[in-house]
Amino acid sequence: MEKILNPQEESAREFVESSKKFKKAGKGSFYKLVFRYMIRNKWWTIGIFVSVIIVAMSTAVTPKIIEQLMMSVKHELGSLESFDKWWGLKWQSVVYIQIGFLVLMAASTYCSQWIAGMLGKQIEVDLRNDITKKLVELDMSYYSDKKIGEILTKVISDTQILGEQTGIIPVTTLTALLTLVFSIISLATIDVTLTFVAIGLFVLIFSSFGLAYVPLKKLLYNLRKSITKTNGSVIDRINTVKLIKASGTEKYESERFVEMHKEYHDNYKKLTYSQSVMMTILFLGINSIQIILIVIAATLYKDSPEYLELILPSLIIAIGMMIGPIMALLRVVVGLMQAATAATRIEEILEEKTRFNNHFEDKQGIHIEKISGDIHFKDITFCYPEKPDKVILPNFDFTLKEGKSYAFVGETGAGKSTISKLLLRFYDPTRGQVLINNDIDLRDIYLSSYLNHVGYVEQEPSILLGNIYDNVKYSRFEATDEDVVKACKKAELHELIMSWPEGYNTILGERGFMLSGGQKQRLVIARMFLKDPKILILDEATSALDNIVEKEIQGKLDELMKGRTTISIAHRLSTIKNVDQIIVLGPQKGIVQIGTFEELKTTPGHFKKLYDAGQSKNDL
Ligand SMILES: Nc1ncnc2c1ncn2[C@@H]1O[C@H](COP(=O)(O)OP(=O)(O)OP(=O)(O)O)[C@@H](O)[C@H]1O
Repeated sequence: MEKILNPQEESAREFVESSKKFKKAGKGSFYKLVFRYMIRNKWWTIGIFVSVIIVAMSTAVTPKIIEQLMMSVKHELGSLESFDKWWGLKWQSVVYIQIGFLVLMAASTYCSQWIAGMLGKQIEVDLRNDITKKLVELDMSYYSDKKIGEILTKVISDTQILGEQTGIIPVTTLTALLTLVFSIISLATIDVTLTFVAIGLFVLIFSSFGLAYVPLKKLLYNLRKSITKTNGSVIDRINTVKLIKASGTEKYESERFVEMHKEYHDNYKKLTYSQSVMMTILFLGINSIQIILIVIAATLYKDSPEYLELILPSLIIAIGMMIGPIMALLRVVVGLMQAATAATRIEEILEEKTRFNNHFEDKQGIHIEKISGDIHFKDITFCYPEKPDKVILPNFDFTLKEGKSYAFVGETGAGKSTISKLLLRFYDPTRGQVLINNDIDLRDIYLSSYLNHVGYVEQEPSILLGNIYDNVKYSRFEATDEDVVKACKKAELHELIMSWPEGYNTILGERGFMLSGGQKQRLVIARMFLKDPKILILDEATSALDNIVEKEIQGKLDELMKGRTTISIAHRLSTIKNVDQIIVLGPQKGIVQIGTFEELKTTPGHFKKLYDAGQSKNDL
């Protein structure tokens, strides 16, 4: 039996799991991701490289030009006798050269910033497209244990962070590194010894920053995790707002959110504290470099004051120029931590494996142009992959004859809906096959070509954000508006729609809030009339409706069922009186009885018990 953990043990377990995940996924995710997307946008990437090199070079020449300017001015004043590093130019010429470099620097900075901004946005959009593509491709079991809010945070906020940072990080890093390298080269042409001293000091600073990187990244990961958890919970509660309203739990929920945000706030506090301490130490260190170097230069060249006087201005400018890139690099590291955390979480989705191949990508599946023939559930054993130890359907073997109607009944949890999930290929059988068109395994087909012929009506109708046309055409995109109107007339929805001011252009709420249960179901029926599927699955299609509406809807469904292979899953036996065959399932037993309604209601067994239990009798 699974051990029940107390809250401390639970949070310790969560921490260990998140650390493992962090260690596993954290390595190189950002670089890997960015590299992949930069290659995809290679011309922009090349543009960034070129413009950044020009920015860095045109910036780094400044100390050298200042040195030349000093020499030219001194020469003009007559105090420079001879100096082999002097280019021999007039000071005005040196100024023109500097202006030229400034113009070049401005133009290349503009280009690099513009391209980087555009590339970052492009990467954000590419990532979102890839994630949403992945999310719709992932099989149903992925969603069993995920909160929609958590997924949304990853899709929206993590991609945004990554997009922003990919716009900033490569450009800033490259500009800073190249400026640093060129400044060092420039400094080396002025004085080699001091250049080495400066390099030594910078290495010291970077190493201390490197030490703080991993713990900080972990704090950031925990922060993102807590905001994801909070977002997940907010969206979950908004989705179940009816329950909150009906239970009067507004106060409880508000307090719960305050508690959840406390965890987020605490994690943020820890991160900010560590970041502030680290930045303060580094800031102090970097700003001390200039003074340290001047002291070292003064000590080294105390016997050559003229030389010291000549190099000091360039030295001060060179070090000043290096501080900028170094500070930029430090900011990049902080941004990198955020981006790496976001990348880790995005990779968690992108690297998620689908359990089976629906042939959407490889296009190698069999295209189903037409459904004809029987559907055979052949020697099926089924366990949900989420709970592989529990057999839901043992030895299930049954054939659905073309054009006939079937109903699956049985007590709750017997596996009735599981049959429809197998038929829709939400899951593959653990053993055995679902064969269509007499002998084609569902595993071998290009799934959407088959689903084009399957209609699915469930208890909670799915209404999309959009108008009536959008909603009804979701079953057949190429249909015309007239086809939609015809389908709605058949589903007896036309008059209601026409009574709305916007008619068919009325936008339905995100989850169909504007419609009653019966109206929503009629809309789905209109969708089915338009789709005209060969196989129709009615999964408790009327069980959320009251008796009168149920009868009306059932009438429409009966009409819809004509000429199709139909599978009804029903609790209320009144809705399945007319089907050709009823299959009774027992929990973890598979089929326990088969027959017509009239046969089964008089034969001792499961069905008769259900019938006698009254849930049917009252209905009939
Ligand atoms: N995604 C899942 N992961 C693990 N187990 C599941 C999953 N979905 C359903 N089950 C389990 O499979 C069993 C059969 O579920 P199914 O929904 O097919 O039953 P049902 O006969 O349709 O029940 P009901 O009449 O209550 O809708 C149940 O015990 C259920 O808990």
